[in-house]
Amino acid sequence: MDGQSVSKTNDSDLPSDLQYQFGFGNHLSSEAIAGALPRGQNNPLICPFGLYAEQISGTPFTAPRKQNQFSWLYRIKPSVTHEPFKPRVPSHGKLVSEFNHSNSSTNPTQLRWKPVEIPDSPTDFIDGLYTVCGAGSSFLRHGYAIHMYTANKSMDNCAFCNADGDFLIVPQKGRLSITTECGKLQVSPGEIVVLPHGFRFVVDLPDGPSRGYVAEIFGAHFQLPDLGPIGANGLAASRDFLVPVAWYEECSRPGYTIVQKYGGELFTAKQDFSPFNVVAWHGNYVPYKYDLSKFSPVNTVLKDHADPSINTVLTAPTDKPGVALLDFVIFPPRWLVAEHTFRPPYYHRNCMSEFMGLIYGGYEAKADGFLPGGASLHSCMTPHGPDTKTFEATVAQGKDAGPFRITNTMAFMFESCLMPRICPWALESPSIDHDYYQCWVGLRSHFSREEANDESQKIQNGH
Ligand SMILES: O=C(O)Cc1cc(O)ccc1O
Ligand SMILES: [Fe+2]
Repeated sequence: MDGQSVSKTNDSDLPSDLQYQFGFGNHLSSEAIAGALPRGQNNPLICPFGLYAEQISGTPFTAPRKQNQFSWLYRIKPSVTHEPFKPRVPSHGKLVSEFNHSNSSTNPTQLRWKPVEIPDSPTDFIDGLYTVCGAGSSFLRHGYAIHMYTANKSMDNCAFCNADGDFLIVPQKGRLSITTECGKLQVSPGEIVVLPHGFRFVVDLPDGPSRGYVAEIFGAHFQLPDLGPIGANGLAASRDFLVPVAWYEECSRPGYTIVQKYGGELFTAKQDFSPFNVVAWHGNYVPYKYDLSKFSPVNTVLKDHADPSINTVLTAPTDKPGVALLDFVIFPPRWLVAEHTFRPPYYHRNCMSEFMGLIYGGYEAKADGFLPGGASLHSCMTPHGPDTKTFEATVAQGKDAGPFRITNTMAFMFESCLMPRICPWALESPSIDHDYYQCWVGLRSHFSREEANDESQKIQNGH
């Protein structure tokens, strides 16, 4: 959608700094003061209003035009105006961006976590963020990390910058008010936000206690999945992705700290002004949010179970066609109508690894134990599927299952071709569900060799 004209959502209920522009991958522009964007060129000798021009590159300069992502920011002072980066004290210790024997282990067991309690002690988004699992390396620009966060206080006099990868944040409890260099985003549970590699941002918590999930990808960006035979419409529509409008503050901020995550370690640099001093910007490398209720699910209307890829919201590709570094897939409310079909997710083993979370309600494959704010991990080729209760209930209902609307549910999956290593604090967490395997132990054999032989005989005899 490169080069399209700029459109605002123009939602009169929203304050002017919370208006949004829209469109996935658009080249957008925004001015907090009319005339702040240079006309006809990016880098004039003197920019309008004496602003500094600064580019942020989300892809190499030489990336093919179709994939090239960059933005020009026109700011009061350039980002470089800060003291040297120093290792943060106290260091963080629970963030990983290069998975190896020293910081994580392998484990093919089905894993499940109960929701983690939100701490009472003051904890902001940075301190409340911890890596659960991942693979690859931010240094090598290939891989991902899955984090979760629990926090109860807004970030204070500091901004976060992730030099390792893009964050896709899935809030599960509590809104996030996020200030970015491109402007502000208000993100509620049921919405997601993508904060691309390198942008500085602050997370405020207007509701206090907050919890959620984060997928971080190294060396790739999210894109909308191809629709193939589905046609032009369906799944997530480009126009439902919302991008902020320019917002800036001009004030002295003594002791302001930039906290930079670089190779999984945190570094801090002091400056005496707010990094949110961008008066105008244009480009296609931007933070954005998306309301999952806007998703238009497509599925079987007669029989059998479509693979969950049918519910892909965003995908981060690898160089191999159809092989995702990380897919973000949702399981939203929808109609189940398939006839003579086992409707819940099938039993399976997957060459991809599946991390799942639940934003609200229940999940169709698990009658018990998978709770909002909890998580599960079924790694490469680890068998999984509906628990015993779900299987028995589905079979008991049998052919009488008419069209049925599954409601009050929003589960999601981060699915990756890379096999995750798991961090020790996640394995040792009091939230881990040691009894998870038991949800399948009760699955009985319904097979009788005698009955099968009799049936088979009848079939062969043409009955
Ligand atoms: O494992 C899961 O619950 C996710 C999932 C859902 C589905 O409908 C089909 C396959 C699949 O992996
Ligand atoms: Fe699965």
